[in-house]
Amino acid sequence: MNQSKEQRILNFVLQNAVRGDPCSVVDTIDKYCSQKEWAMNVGNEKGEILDKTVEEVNPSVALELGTYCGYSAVRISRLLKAGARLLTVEFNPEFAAIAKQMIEFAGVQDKVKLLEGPSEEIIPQLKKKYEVDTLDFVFLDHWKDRYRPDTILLQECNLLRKGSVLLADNVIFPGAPDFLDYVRKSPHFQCTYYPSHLEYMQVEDAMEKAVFLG
Ligand SMILES: Cc1cc(C(=O)N2CCN(C)CC2)sc1-c1cc(O)c2nc[nH]c(=O)c2c1
Ligand SMILES: [Mg+2]
Repeated sequence: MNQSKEQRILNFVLQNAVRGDPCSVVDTIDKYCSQKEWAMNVGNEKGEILDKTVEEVNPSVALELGTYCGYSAVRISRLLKAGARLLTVEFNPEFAAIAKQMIEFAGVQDKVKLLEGPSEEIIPQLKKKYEVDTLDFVFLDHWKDRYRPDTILLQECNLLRKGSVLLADNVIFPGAPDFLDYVRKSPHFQCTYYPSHLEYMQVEDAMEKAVFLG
């Protein structure tokens, strides 16, 4: 049976990256996806914006919506302090299976919990089933049409506290106009716009940071 692109990316990492070295996994995925096959990892340019935000927040509990192959889960978790954890949500079982292997190869499995299912089902379970009090950092990178409803759901579930930071990928391309409109007009968020480019392309894209004000 033909291999998927995601399986080819994982195989390239298993054969070319250094086991237990998250940076080498991130760099190897970027090498493959810039030279051989494009894929929707956040990439290195926007990845540096992600890194700076994670370092600034220094989260104890982080949530990622949209794991895909695990690129940003590895990228985020490599920066987490001892005892901090990342919960990452992926609804596509094939992607989740690839990401699990990617996370384990990178050696960050003790910091990362991969949750398989739709974000709208998992978010309401975070407090009771996954023992979350509030989230310090949320990376939105799943599906543009879910950014706004899931942001509202996070608020309704009391998962945000004063200072919780949301960072959204792709707010320009493919674009999340209703999310931008919602957070920028809401008195509960302080927003910052980071122009960038679509991963591995010269197409304009951007990330939006939205700090919850309580
Ligand atoms: C799937 C896809 C195709 C795109 C595209 O137009 N192009 C890429 C391929 N090249 C060749 C043409 C131009 S952009 C994009 C994409 C990018 C992300 O970062 C995403 N992040 C989260 N969830 C997504 O669904 C998501 C989709
Ligand atoms: Mg993206």
